[in-house]
Amino acid sequence: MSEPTGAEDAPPALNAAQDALFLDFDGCLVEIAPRPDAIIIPKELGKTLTRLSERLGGALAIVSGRSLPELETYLAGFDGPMVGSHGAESRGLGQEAVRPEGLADLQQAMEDFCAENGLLYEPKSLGGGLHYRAKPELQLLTERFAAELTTRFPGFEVQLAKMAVELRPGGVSKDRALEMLSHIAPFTGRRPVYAGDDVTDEPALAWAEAHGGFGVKVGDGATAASHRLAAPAQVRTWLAAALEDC
Ligand SMILES: O=P(O)(O)OC[C@H]1O[C@H](O[C@H]2O[C@H](CO)[C@@H](O)[C@H](O)[C@H]2O)[C@H](O)[C@@H](O)[C@@H]1O
Repeated sequence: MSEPTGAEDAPPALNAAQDALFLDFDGCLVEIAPRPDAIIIPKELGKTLTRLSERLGGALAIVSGRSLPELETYLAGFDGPMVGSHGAESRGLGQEAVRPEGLADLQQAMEDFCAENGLLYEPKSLGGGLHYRAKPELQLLTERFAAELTTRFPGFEVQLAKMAVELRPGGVSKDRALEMLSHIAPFTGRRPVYAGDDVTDEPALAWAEAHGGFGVKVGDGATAASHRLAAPAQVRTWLAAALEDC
C-alpha cells in the first residue's frame, strides 16, 4: 500500500469516456447506522447508479463487504456488476464465489459468542460480522476471538471494519477485486476511480492511485487516496454532478 497522502482535495469531475468507477457501499453511498439493518437508502439510489453506469459505458461497479443478496436488495434498480463479501462473491462478472469449508460451524461459533457477550451477530453469505458498536469495551475480546476462529477455520481471515470484526474467506480483498475487474470489459483500459471510507477500502484506494487513476477517501483518517469527500451525502452530490456533466 502506498504512503498516506492526507488527501484534502475534492475529486475532479468524472470523464465518461475514460473512467471506470468503483464504489464502496456502507459509509460511502449510505451513511453509517447503529446496526447493519438500520441504514437508510436514499430514494432512487439504484436508478441513479444505473443512469451513471450508462454514461460510463457500463464501467461502474459496486465493491462492498456486504453479502451480495443484501446489496442486490438495497440497490434494487441497479443491474450492473457488484462485488460482495469483500471480494468473495460477485454478480455479472462470471466469477465463482469463494466458499471455504466450515462456514456453518464458523457462523454458529460467531452467533454463540455474540449471544454470550451481548454483541450483534451479522450472518453473511460467506462469513459473518461481530458488531461491538453497542459495547466498544469488548473490542479486544472480539478481535481475540476472531483471531482464534481463524486457527479453527483456516479458510477464513479476519477483516476489521468500523466497530466490527468480520470473518471472510481468505485470499480475497477489494484491491484484488479491482485487479480482476480491470481485465473485464468494459473496465479494461479505463482510468480506475475508487471511492470508499474504511480500512477495508484502503487497498483499493491505493490500487486506483497506483494504476493511473485516483482514490476518493470518504470521511476522516489517513489514506492512500489523493482526494477526499466528507461524507456519503457529498459522494451522492458528486455522482449527481457527474450525471449532469458527463
Ligand atoms: O464495504 P462496505 O460496503 O463499506 O461494507 C463494510 C461493512 O459495512 C457494514 O458494517 C458497517 O456499517 C453498518 C451500517 O452502517 C454499521 O452498523 C457497522 O458498525 C459497520 O461496521 C456491514 O454490516 C458489513 O457487512 C460490511 O462488511
